[in-house]
Amino acid sequence: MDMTLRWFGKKHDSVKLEYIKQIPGVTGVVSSLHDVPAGEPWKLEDILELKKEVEKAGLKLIGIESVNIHEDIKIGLPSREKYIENYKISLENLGKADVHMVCYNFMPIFDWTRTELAKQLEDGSYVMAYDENIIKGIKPETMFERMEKESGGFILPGWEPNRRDEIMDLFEKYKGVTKEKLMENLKYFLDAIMPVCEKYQIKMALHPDDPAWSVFGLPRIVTSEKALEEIALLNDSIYNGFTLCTGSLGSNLNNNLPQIIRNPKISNRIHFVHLRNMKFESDGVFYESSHLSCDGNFDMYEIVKALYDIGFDGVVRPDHGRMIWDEQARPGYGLYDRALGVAYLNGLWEAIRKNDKSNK
Ligand SMILES: O=C(O)[C@@H](O)[C@@H](O)[C@H](O)[C@H](O)CO
Ligand SMILES: [Fe+2]
Repeated sequence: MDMTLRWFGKKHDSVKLEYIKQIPGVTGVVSSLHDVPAGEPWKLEDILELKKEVEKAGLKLIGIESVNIHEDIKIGLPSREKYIENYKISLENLGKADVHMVCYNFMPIFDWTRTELAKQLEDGSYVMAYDENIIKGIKPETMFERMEKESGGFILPGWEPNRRDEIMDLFEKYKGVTKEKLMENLKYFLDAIMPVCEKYQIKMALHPDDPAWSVFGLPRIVTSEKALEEIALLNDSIYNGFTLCTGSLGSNLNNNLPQIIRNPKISNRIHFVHLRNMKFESDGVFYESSHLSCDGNFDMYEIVKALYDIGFDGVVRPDHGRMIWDEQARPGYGLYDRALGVAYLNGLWEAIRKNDKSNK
């Protein structure tokens, strides 16, 4: 199991690689070429430059989060052919650069959605929060103000300010795209890229929708255990896999995370894991707590135990942390609380491993 941290690159991240290297038990990072727009092919030289920068700090570039999917692929427009060909070029170049895990999502228009990026807890730390009642009452374009106001100047995935103008046009294009259509378009995409994934042994790790339900009336399909089972069947290659993100799937308390991990139709397709905890005030109203079980609704021991029991040997990272000790960083991606998360998660893993009787 590779414990990693997400790193947005020196232009987009306040956290230095040298600091990540000093976190005990971290072997590498997952990163991306954030300046390449969705749909454009990734150049081998740019991938190698990123890899070299990471390796210079004594870390491995263990995976990519993400090579984003152009909206035309998700909508299923004829122009998807060009963007799928470009995606295959990106995958080939990643394979040539010896990178073998790609996290991506198939959410229409937006990536994760929150209503507050800096909610203060009574201990003075700041967390990201979501309130479905607020979302129901606002228009997507006003979301841009909210996200931009609280983002601390960082560009948030899917909420890039330059996307505001195209948003309304995209809502038009998504009219008539049902969940079934989106699932069909995902299959079309997977069938097209799998030969490249097989050739270069690239594990695709589809990230669940966050939150795990439709927002602003847009369809969402990666939302539950049943959905993951259905998606695994879209293409039976082992490279058609998942990112098991506890905070995304867990946003719906009906999703039993240890059960999903142990589901034999899913477990061997889990290539990447995001571990974080959440504290619910009511259904659809939550904030992102520290990683500790006692601070949130999830039993992190049971989640990590389930990963251990299925023999998980992929890539793990702590997911969104709180902002603590006056750190100024990208919401969810400060150094300090994610480092605390790594220490806790590695501790759980070691205790489970040493308590494993069959290991004696
Ligand atoms: O919540 C996060 O910050 C990440 O888990 C997602 O933005 C994830 O990187 C994308 O959805 C994957 O494409
Ligand atoms: Fe995640």
